[in-house]
Amino acid sequence: MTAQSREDAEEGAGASGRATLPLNQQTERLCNKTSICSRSYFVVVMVFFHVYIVNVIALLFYVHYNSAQEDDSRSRDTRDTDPSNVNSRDAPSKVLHQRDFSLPRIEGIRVGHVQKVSLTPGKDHLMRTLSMKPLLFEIPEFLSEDECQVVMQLAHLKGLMESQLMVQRDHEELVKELNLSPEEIFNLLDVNQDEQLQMTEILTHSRVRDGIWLTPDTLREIYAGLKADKNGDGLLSIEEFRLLSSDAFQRFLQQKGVKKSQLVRNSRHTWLYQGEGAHKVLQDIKERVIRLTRLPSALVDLSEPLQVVRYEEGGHYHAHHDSGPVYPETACTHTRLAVNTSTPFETSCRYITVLFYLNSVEGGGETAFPVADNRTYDEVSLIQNDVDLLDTRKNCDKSNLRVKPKKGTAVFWYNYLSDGKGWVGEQDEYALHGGCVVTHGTKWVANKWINVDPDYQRQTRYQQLVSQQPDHTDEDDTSTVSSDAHSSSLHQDL
Ligand SMILES: O=C(O)CCC(=O)C(=O)O
Ligand SMILES: [Fe+2]
Repeated sequence: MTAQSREDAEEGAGASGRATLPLNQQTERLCNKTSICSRSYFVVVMVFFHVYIVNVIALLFYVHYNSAQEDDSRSRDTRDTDPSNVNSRDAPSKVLHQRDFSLPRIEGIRVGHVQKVSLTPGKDHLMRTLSMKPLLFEIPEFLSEDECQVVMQLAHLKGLMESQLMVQRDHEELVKELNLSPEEIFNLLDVNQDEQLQMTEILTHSRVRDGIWLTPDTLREIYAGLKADKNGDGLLSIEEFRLLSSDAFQRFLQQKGVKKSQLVRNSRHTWLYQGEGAHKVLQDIKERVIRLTRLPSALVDLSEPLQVVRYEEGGHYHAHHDSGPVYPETACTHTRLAVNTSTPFETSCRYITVLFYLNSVEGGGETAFPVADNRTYDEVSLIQNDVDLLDTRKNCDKSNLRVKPKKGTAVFWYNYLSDGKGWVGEQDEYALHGGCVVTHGTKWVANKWINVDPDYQRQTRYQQLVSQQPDHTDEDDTSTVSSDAHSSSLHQDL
């Protein structure tokens, strides 16, 4: 201590270049001035020193204890998610009954990060992070060329149906159900309350009308056809808005005829069962999905079958969410009947989407993520100056991220955030995506959706119920309930 003070004193003097005093006088002065040589100073320093050492030791213990716990839970996760260890018949209730069960979520680290994944024995796949918002990955060669062929052929054999019927009367029915007057609708749409409706105000809140995708051009056409916008300024007063009543709108569209390109979605699709007794290729794909997502096989077994989609030249799917938002009054399609809820709304609850490209498309057909990794999400700014970012026929080039279809590649993403407690949280708004228009050739994709109810209790009850069925397979009614929120005829289809 004294030696150190002395050195410091020497150094200090040297540095300032002042005339130096004898060393013992310097030390004395310093000790007198700052009293750093006093006994109490020494005691204080020693106390701090000991507290510091005790803290460091405590920290080391903490780190050691925590990592042991993590290892333990990781090995428990692996046991739960290892397909070979989970008996699909009784696993659902077993797995979800542990309240400490956490839904695995793969880490993205950062965009461009590549990690090895073991999906098939003897072969490693590389998985690249494409975006963090949503958490989105790409795995080239997930399917072999032969597997892609088999899936397309099986879908052909099964028969594909139009993904969207030409005209749906959903809007009219909803308005009737909600019992809203034109004035009330006008008020709801008039976001800036200037007593006139700009086109963006209409499009932001009502982009789809009777299954038709509304664009500024279609709106202008409808205004002109119904002579609604008398002065042609693109703005509607309440009087003008009344002329757009549901019936007039519907009649106008029927007269004009609706082209497929005006629909939200222009494709054909079918569903392929992947459970016991299904084609080996389909079962293998399911097993690989289980390994990829690290989810308990029971969850994947009880999810929707594989959806195979074919787009012809000119086909598209405007940007959408595969899952609905989480509201208390909304039930999930897949658990709704099983848990017998009486909530007024129903939505698809698809925790994960795995999208497989079954062919390489000659032109167009990319999967677009308009707002991936945006700093913020703002619904209103999705349409600006006639540019609608959700329109995959026109504005795919303005999307933040586009994935080019390549035969055998899979992409997968999470449609929900985590709730921070190991279960499903809020819908991830950044997971907005769509299929860009196919400009040359055809496009084949398949979707594997993994259904999880954000309400943990509902999911548990559903799984319990299914496991109590005498001979449940994913062909049974309980699981086909989950198949497609958009296709009510699915029961017969499977
Ligand atoms: O075709 C694509 O690229 C996307 C398909 C899609 O989003 C869907 O089928 O839900
Ligand atoms: Fe989708």
